[in-house]
Amino acid sequence: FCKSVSVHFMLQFKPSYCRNLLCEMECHEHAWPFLLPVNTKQFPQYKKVIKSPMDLSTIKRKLHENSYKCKEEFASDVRLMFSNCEVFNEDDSPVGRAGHHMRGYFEQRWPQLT
Ligand SMILES: Cc1ncccc1N[C@@H]1CCC[C@@H]1S(C)(=O)=O
Repeated sequence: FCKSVSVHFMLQFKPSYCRNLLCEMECHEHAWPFLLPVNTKQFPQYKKVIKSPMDLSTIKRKLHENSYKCKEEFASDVRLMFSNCEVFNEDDSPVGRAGHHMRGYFEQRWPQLT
């Protein structure tokens, strides 16, 4: 029993790690396109093209509301945000390039347990 308890503790969701990483992403030089939900007045096509919008402020709110039951759910929202960016923005555009920078930063700091 005690083995499973310690394993359980190890694999438990660490909101503090996610909060810390989220904070570092928010102050990253290339985070500017992702700080708020995409402005659908400014980008009317966005709602039509992107079925599941996601941004850092939404991830922050969900984290604080305990919406994430495990760290993988947190990671999948971060990756959703970057995938939306790739769908809507050219790789060779300011927002597209920022997305590639930020994705690299996240994946480099996300624990590769698997
Ligand atoms: C992330 C994204 N993806 C597609 C279109 C636009 C954007 N961001 C814009 C560019 C800078 C901030 C605005 S925002 C987030 O205020 O709309």
